[in-house]
Amino acid sequence: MTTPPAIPPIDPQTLVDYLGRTRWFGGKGRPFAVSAVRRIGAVPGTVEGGPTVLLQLVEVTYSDVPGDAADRVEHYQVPLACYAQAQTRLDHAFLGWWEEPELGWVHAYDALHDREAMACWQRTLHAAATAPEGVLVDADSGLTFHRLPGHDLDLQARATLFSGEQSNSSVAYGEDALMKVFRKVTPGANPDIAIHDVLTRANSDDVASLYGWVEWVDSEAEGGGEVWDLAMLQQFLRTASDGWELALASVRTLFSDPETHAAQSGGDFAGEATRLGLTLRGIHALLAEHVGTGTTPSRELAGLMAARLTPAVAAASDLAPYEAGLTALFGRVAALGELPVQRVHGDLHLGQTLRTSLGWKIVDFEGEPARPLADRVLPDSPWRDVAGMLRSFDYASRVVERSWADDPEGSEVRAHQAQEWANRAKNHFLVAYSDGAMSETDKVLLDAYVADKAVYETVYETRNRPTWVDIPLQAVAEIGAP
Ligand SMILES: Nc1ncnc2c1ncn2[C@@H]1O[C@H](COP(=O)(O)OP(=O)(O)O)[C@@H](O)[C@H]1O
Ligand SMILES: O=P(O)(O)O[C@H]1O[C@H](CO)[C@@H](O[C@H]2O[C@H](CO)[C@@H](O)[C@H](O)[C@H]2O)[C@H](O)[C@H]1O
Repeated sequence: MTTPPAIPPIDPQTLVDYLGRTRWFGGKGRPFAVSAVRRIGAVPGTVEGGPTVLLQLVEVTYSDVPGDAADRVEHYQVPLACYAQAQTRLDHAFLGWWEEPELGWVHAYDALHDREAMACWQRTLHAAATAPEGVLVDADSGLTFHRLPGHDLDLQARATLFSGEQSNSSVAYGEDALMKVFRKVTPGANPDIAIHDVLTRANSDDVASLYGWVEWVDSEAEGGGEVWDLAMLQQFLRTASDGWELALASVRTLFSDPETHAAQSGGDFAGEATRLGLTLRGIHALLAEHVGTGTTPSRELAGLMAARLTPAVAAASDLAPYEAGLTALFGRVAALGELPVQRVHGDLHLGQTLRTSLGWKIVDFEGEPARPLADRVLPDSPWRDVAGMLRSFDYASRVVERSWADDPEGSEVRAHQAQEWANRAKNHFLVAYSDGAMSETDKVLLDAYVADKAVYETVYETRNRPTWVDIPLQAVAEIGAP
């Protein structure tokens, strides 16, 4: 196979139009241009009559921030399935047609939508299992395919693109494996792969096992080879139900009979919350054992919370009345002294949990996607993850309660029941996580992380779902009341 050209013949406007239509592009609503397109190379594993799969990195530059801003330039991975003939079954994923120097005229489609294209990744990851050390290097493209031992891929399993809400693109190979292709990519180890690698090798039952991953070494980068993680292959959790949907269903059951008390009805989530608390405790223990622990002066953690508060108030002025109260709470954290820190999930909420027949599994260890990679991999207090889950129980109860807003009759009963549902779930989760033992320091820290998260959510909702902003704002008001 010959190396494809460094500058592909694709029209940048074609990509601008396409990005704007996708679910995963994070720059919608911002003024941007496609400033460069970097062709990585072709995925090996092609077959006669199948597509050539070309990987490319699309560089996007935003004009709404200064030239030196960290979020001015982003890179998105857009793999292309190239065919000599038009493929009408892929019309919805069509990008354009143009002349490729090595291939002639091609019809190009977003490869994630094409099972023939996704089979190339699958075949190559399968081949990597028998390569020395489970590592297959494709010298032409600089792509490297890694496999962990213990699972034989089913090459008969067909690829289907996952249709849920996602910031990346996942493809299920039947019920055998799931491949997540990262869309917004940066140089450096992807935390989702790194954490799944650690937990899989530690035989954790609390995550989907890692089967392998794909990386690209950019040999032209200044100072030598720069590694970009492009995709992750893992166990497909066949019996999984989404934790957020289960929690909503639980609250809804409660309201279907307003006379029924939570503890006696189907709408009690306490048992699941207990199991979730134990699951998180197990994950934190394994991460502490296998990645390590340390300490950080509490004034540094408090400083980060205070530093996030200032721009948050600027972005969401409804926070202003509570700024003094929140600052006082963060000040109490500053006085706590040295605090234990370790690798954590970093963005934990019910939408990152899956209930399977074998218990809860936690997914998506990438951290908050909006934060720079260097920040996301820093050790943090485990109470950050606990706080994320507590906030999520609150969200679930409030979202269902609000869906009854047009029916004033019984609203007080519903408000009371919703709060009771959330409080029971929070208490059970917390008792299970902490084994019923929290120090005064733990309590101050947890309160502060809950406040920090609610502040973040107020900004998130202001920008994404303005009609939901009162949910986190009410929590901020309870914590930071003057
Ligand atoms: N191993 C798995 N098996 C089955 N479904 C999964 C698995 N991992 C994730 N999912 C589903 O895919 C969704 C998106 O996964 P996630 O890792 O959160 O993607 P993203 O990083 O793009 O947000 C999850 O909410 C879950 O419903
Ligand atoms: O896209 P991510 O999953 O990384 O997280 C972002 O979006 C979440 C919403 O999808 C948002 O979560 C907030 O809303 C949830 C309900 O939709 C709720 O369960 C969470 O507790 C609440 O934080 C998350 O904050 C944001 O980073």
